[in-house]
Amino acid sequence: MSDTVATSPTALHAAPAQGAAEQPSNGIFITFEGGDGAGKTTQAELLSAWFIAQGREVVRTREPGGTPLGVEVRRLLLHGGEEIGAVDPRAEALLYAADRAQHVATVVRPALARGAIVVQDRYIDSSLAYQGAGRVLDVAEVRGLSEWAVEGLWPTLTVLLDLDPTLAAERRTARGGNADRLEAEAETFHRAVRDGFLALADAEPERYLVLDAALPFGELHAAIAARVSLLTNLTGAKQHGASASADGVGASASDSADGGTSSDITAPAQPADES
Ligand SMILES: Nc1ncnc2c1ncn2[C@@H]1O[C@H](COP(=O)(O)OP(=O)(O)OP(=O)(O)O)[C@@H](O)[C@H]1O
Ligand SMILES: Cc1cn([C@H]2C[C@H](O)[C@@H](COP(=O)(O)O)O2)c(=O)[nH]c1=O
Repeated sequence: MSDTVATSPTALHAAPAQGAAEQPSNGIFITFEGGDGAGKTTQAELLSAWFIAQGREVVRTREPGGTPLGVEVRRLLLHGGEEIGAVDPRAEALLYAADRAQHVATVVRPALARGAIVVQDRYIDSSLAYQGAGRVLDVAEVRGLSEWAVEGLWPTLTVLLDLDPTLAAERRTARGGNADRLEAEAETFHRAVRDGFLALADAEPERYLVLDAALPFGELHAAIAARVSLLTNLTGAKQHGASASADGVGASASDSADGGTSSDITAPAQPADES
């Protein structure tokens, strides 16, 4: 953990609340975390395709923006511009938590209850890293807010794609499009967020898989698939003939014939992120 963490290390290392690891069914909840442009969507799409190739039901989703309500919250949070003016850090934290509450209640829990695999970009850890370490809100309070919002649901596995913010910014530039409100934050903010994520992963090594996101696509996917294989062997999540998309983010059809663990994997097509 770096010295530049901008919040209380104690709070960042606080263990989840009692019962926070509760899973409502035999579904599997997998989240991807990391800085903006680290490669979360790329790897989430590859993992979804890997599951689909095995005949699993996948719900491919994200926060913010995994529900119709969330799409509006996302638009305001990331692209509100002059319409909303400066956003108070507590208001920001509450909006992310509201998006999360709706998403978990209407998309994630129902999917897990029927035995599906939820593959999601970002979850509570993003609030802890961005609103906690980044905005310097009390991390334990931010955690408590989200745990209340989702009634204690935590993922089985969280993949942290760790990338130097300078390289992440280069990737975003190469990807094209305008920077959103969070992406446009100063480099010091993005460094604090990165350190916040690493501190969270340090505190919960069983839940986290931390990978160097500078590695090639295929190597990252192989490492993720290897870790996930251990989970699926244990849980025996329900088989299903087709993929499901909860929110228009969409499950990718870019299956690889070998289950996606070869080293020549390239980036899957990305959904347009207009909001
Ligand atoms: N391992 C990799 N090596 C090189 N480039 C990569 C790698 N992974 C992703 N990229 C590229 O980096 C860019 C950002 O990737 P991606 O959109 O998956 O990141 P993200 O973490 O989901 O971003 P955001 O947080 O903004 O949603 C894309 O152009 C993608 O093709
Ligand atoms: C869930 C969540 C997200 N954020 C930030 C992180 C990103 O800058 C944006 C989401 O954009 P992405 O293209 O989907 O990565 O929102 C946050 O600050 N707090 C959160 O809880």
